[in-house]
Amino acid sequence: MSILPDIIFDYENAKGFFGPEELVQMEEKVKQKHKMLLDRSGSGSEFLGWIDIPERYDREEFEKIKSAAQKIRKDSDVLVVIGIGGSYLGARAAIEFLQGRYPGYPEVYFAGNNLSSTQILEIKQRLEGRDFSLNVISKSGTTTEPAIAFRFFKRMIQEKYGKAEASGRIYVTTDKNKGALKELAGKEGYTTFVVPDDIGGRYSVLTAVGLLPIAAAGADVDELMAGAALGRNKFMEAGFESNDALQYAAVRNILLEKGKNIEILAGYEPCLHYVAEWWKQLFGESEGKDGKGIFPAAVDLTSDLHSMGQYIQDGQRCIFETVLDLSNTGEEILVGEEEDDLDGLNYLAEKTVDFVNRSAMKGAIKAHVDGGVPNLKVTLAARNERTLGELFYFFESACGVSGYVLGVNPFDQPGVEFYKKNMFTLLGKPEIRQI
Ligand SMILES: O=P(O)(O)OC[C@H]1O[C@](O)(CO)[C@@H](O)[C@@H]1O
Repeated sequence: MSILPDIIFDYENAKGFFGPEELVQMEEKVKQKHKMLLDRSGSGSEFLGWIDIPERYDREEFEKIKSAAQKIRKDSDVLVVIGIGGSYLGARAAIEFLQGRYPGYPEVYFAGNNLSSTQILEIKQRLEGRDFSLNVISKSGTTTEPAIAFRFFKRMIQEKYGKAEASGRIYVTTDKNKGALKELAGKEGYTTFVVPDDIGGRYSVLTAVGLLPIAAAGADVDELMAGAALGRNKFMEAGFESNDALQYAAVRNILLEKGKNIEILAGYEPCLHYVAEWWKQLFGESEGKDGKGIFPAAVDLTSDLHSMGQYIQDGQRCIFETVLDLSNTGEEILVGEEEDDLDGLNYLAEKTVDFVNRSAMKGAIKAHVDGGVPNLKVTLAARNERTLGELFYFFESACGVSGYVLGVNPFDQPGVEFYKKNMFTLLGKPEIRQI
């Protein structure tokens, strides 16, 4: 019996939108940019630590992560993860993708990813009477959203447990040597984990940034890293013909040249929602600069076929769609049979809900392609850590190469500073006032 690879990229349903010679031309460019990534000769090369992380991760830190996760599982009903952007999306993607598989483990709440006081209060209410720990994650240590949430929940945990016990329940993931959080952790004796210097936030899911919350939620981080190592092998070593990440990078850039400047990531399982949110930051921050880039959007299907389906089918023809196909959910829920068959569903009796979902997916793909929306597909063999590790690596490597093809530095994010500057001016931040 042949075993399905964990990730398969398929662009059969996009081939009608470009000629073979265009792929040949793009292949050359992609190979060149891939080499640039591997040689570390492109822009942003000081942030390429993610390339080797699945093999060369710090084993000592990894064991420390696993024991901290074990302690959290023993002494906490809830782990509050405080972080924004790349400092929470990878963990949330993994935990929600794998959700439901780990009954009995602490719940994980995410805070500090907005400035909503109602959300802070909701989390506070949900923590009443429950044991909890905090994992505050910020490379800079000074990002406003997580810093405000951390002030709030730090006070709450100290009031509940007293300062000394609270210190044993606060886990800080930040820069190795410097920054506000590092300093505070040293002063208060918090356990610290490292965001490596050479890995940017959106590429950091396979460091302590993602691994501690993921392990605390009960997932197998060894398997996650093993999946990523498979990805490292496949997407960094293989030539174009057998390299799905390079092919994905090539096809999306060809489509962009044809005016398809919006990519919609479409998942047919709710557990993929935050994988798409993570992907949006990865591609949005990496490619959207210098007036360039494909706008990354996402839909949850079939739900959004009843809201965004009209636009995808029939709106401006500037989009292409990438379906995330979780081909084997392993669930066998049957559509029941009813005597009076008022809703006319008896023709589906004894068919699985999965079968209906897959038929909807096939039908929507065909309709969208017929309507002028090229379709790409990334098939995931299973809902497990190994597949997810490979998926993370697939998108990261495709994104690095794709950004270089586009002609941008895929590893910086200067545009993010502009809103911060305006906000700080409005808030009267001291050093801003002096400018
Ligand atoms: O970990 P930090 O420094 O709090 O930054 C969080 C996020 O903010 C950004 O720097 C800008 O939004 C992202 O790149 C990053 O993922």
